[in-house]
Amino acid sequence: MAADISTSILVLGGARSGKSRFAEGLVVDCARERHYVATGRAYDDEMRDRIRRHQVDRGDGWTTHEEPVDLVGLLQRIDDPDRVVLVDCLTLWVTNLMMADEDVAARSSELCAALPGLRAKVVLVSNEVGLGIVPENRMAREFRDHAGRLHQLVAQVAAEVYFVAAGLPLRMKG
Ligand SMILES: Nc1nc2c(ncn2[C@@H]2O[C@H](COP(=O)(O)OP(=O)(O)OP(=O)(O)O)[C@@H](O)[C@H]2O)c(=O)[nH]1
Repeated sequence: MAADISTSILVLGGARSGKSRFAEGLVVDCARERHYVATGRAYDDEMRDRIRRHQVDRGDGWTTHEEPVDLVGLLQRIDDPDRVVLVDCLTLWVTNLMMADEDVAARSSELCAALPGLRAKVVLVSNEVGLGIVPENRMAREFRDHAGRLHQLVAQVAAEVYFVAAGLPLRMKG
């Protein structure tokens, strides 16, 4: 695929690595109108509580959009050069695409084709899920493979890529 570089930033990390907090810091430093795109859905009380805590931690000054599947369409609809958009997170998006029987490879290519054309600055957060042992379950293996391929594609078009572990960001590109 053509690697036209966008102004997007990809932030990878494990669970509770501090990746979301680091990504929010990048957005706040940006001094543009802040938009938050949540791909996650609240399935239970624990997730509802966690989402509420995230909303309180973010504070005022953000416009929140909740879009589990049509991420590309939403990014295009809210695109504006005065905005910075935080997408949290790509792995939940992949999960939602799989649950909706969508073609994950096609949707991933669409996202990477769209990013260089967006005038908003976009910061994308995702879980690095490929570092552990091979999952026994076929669906989990497919998910891990989709996520790994998507990360490679997004990293190609992103201007900057970070890996966060133990709250510390490692700059990998840009
Ligand atoms: N629906 C919805 N989801 C939200 C909102 N704010 C945050 N989230 C979700 O909360 C998830 C992140 O929460 P956690 O699981 O606590 O964080 P984490 O990414 O594992 O941990 P860190 O690596 O420390 O960031 C993201 O995937 C978001 O989709 C919101 O306003 N609405």
